[in-house]
Amino acid sequence: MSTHLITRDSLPDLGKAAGHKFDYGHALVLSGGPGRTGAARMAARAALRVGAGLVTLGVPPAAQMEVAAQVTAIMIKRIGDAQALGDMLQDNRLNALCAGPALGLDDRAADLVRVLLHSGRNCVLDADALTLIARDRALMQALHGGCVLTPHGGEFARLFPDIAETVQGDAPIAVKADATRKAAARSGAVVLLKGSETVVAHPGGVCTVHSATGDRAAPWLATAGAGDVLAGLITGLLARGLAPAEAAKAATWLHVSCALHFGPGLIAEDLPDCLPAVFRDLAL
Ligand SMILES: NC(=O)C1=CN([C@@H]2O[C@H](COP(=O)(O)OP(=O)(O)OC[C@H]3O[C@@H](n4cnc5c(N)ncnc54)[C@H](O)[C@@H]3O)[C@@H](O)[C@H]2O)[C@@H](O)CC1
Ligand SMILES: Nc1ncnc2c1ncn2[C@@H]1O[C@H](COP(=O)(O)OP(=O)(O)O)[C@@H](O)[C@H]1O
Repeated sequence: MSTHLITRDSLPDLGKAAGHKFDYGHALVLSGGPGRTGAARMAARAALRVGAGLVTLGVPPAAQMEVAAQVTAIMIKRIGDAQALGDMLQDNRLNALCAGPALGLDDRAADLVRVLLHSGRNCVLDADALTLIARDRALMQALHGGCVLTPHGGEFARLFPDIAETVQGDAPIAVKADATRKAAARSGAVVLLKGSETVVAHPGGVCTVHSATGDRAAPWLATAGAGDVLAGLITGLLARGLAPAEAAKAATWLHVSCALHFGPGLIAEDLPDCLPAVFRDLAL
């Protein structure tokens, strides 16, 4: 099966034409507890910058003041438990969900991921959500075609240990692509395997690669939280109505483009604020 490349020419039109904020979707990003809110805040900022009409951070009550002291355009909703999340999801305008960045690995986090998956909404599952899914067969079975899984190599090995055996070390990109395709087919979700070469595979078998090499080399992305920002970019594009695989591919290109725009010295929180310049270069 052939593998395609993610390039500038393969991007959808990301401009905004008319309409009001609800025409661009409402993303919900779940935060971890006190002292662990930074990752979700970066994801939420990325979702807003990439053009979601509204972004809300779902915070455990104990973390509300910490988050409120740090965000302005992003909204906050207290989500104490799975019941509260279920109540919030009664609002069908929440059309893109993100769970994982510093969410934690406790029972509350697992319950939130369960509710999110059973809602059937488009969602991004990253970081701790992936570890929880790897531990719980029922969560793995609840994955669906609206899910985008964004593992790094370690998380991929937890989720798909048998498939991961082929991609140890510096495996050729064709091997990595084949493994990602198998993971997508098995899980029924879109799988984005991160790295300097990032692979996006659709459960139907279509597979796409972005190579951050040559004039797209972005080694400064090897920094804590860069993946949390990628999760937020995908979530924001889902909110805007892109299909899961399209959102994953466009976010991958934008993520590297932001890193290239900033250059050396980049830290993760710089990435979302590079989007306006990247969008200007795209003549949006
Ligand atoms: N500012 C923040 O609040 C940040 C919070 N973070 C959170 O910290 C928690 C732990 O995330 P981690 O990913 O560090 O921890 P994990 O323990 O889940 O995964 C890291 C482990 O996987 C191994 N590994 C194998 N291949 C890897 C690869 N290609 N890339 C990275 N690791 C690989 C590493 O050696 C390491 O042992 C998550 O909840 C995450 O969201 C991080 O995202 C960093 C930034
Ligand atoms: N050397 C590199 N070149 C290009 N991209 C990289 C490089 N190292 C990491 N990245 C990208 O940065 C992000 C790191 O994500 P991740 O490993 O989940 O980190 P974190 O958990 O700290 O957010 C991924 O999108 C990955 O593709």
